[in-house]
Amino acid sequence: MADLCVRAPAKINLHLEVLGLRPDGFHELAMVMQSIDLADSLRLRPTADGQISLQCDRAELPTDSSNLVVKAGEMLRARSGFTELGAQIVLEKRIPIGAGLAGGSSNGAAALIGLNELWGLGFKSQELHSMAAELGSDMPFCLDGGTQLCFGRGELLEALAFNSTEPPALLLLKHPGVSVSTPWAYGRCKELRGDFYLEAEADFEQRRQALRQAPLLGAIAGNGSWPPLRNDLQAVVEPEVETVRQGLALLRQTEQHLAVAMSGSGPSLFALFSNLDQARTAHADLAERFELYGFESWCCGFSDRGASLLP
Ligand SMILES: C[C@@](CO)(OP(=O)(O)O)[C@H](O)COP(=O)(O)OP(=O)(O)OC[C@H]1O[C@@H](n2ccc(N)nc2=O)[C@H](O)[C@@H]1O
Ligand SMILES: Nc1ncnc2c1ncn2[C@@H]1O[C@H](COP(=O)(O)OP(=O)(O)O)[C@@H](O)[C@H]1O
Repeated sequence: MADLCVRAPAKINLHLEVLGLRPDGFHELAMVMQSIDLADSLRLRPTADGQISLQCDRAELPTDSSNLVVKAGEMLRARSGFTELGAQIVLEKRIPIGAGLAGGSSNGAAALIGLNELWGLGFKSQELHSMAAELGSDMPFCLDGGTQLCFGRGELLEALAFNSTEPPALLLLKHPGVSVSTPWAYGRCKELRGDFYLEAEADFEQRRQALRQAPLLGAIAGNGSWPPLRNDLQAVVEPEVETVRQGLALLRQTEQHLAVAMSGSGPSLFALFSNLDQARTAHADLAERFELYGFESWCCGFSDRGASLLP
């Protein structure tokens, strides 16, 4: 069988609202997530040795069961009952690690989709979503991708669609020397705001309904200008991480940006533009300053899908 290739797009958060605490200790969230055209790729080859071996071009990433690609493969094989299944996997990373872009989650989602196909297991989408939710809160989104309302821990999805002929584009910044621990960010949020967390399901539902009718959804539907973006973890991370403050200040200097925010638990930062040309112009105008402050920067478009098999 020829090698199978899978694309694993990154995501940004267009809205991240922390509602309160759940009985399982995770946070109840109301989010809008968007797949972007910055993606890792996985190449899969079947083996008969019962091993899942991973090669990766980033030395700082483990290639054992702590890598979400291997973890996803082991879960899929265990659920299938065919313990002799094996695969050789080559992971090509382009998404910055620990950046708030769900690179790991997206790789796990790509492994679920790719190995389900490679091994001919026939697991349905709902079964893959259930495995993804056990592997990480952002992984179910990474299976479907596109534009989604995400509730619960992040695994309850409601698909949205950009209703504009020309989807927005973004300028993305990340400082290579900085990463933010997601557990730390949520823990800090609880320290700072825990006394004001909502508790009742009725209050959670009221916030979900408010988000479904928020101006952001109007902008996504193509009728209305972009509102300021909300990310409750940005309010936690920004005071503690200087490069986040610097990056936000630089992005706010760009001409014609629609909005500026941190993605997820950071430290990635992005500015939205009406189209890729405007993002590229802004990138060219400030490239020297980004470099001076040590930022890596990308221009990319939105993507209407998540992890997907490449032809
Ligand atoms: C912050 C967000 C926003 O999209 O993404 P990233 O910034 O990581 O990309 C997500 O909530 C991250 O999702 P993910 O990275 O899959 O989190 P998980 O592995 O499930 O959980 C890591 C830790 O984050 C905290 N966590 C995560 C999700 C959630 N709804 N409540 C939480 O409190 C918990 O401390 C948990 O132990
Ligand atoms: N294939 C992978 N790619 C990236 N990170 C991975 C992978 N497997 C496990 N991880 C771990 O998952 C953590 C979160 O990874 P990632 O999803 O890139 O972060 P974020 O969601 O903040 O962008 C990292 O600290 C990393 O060590």
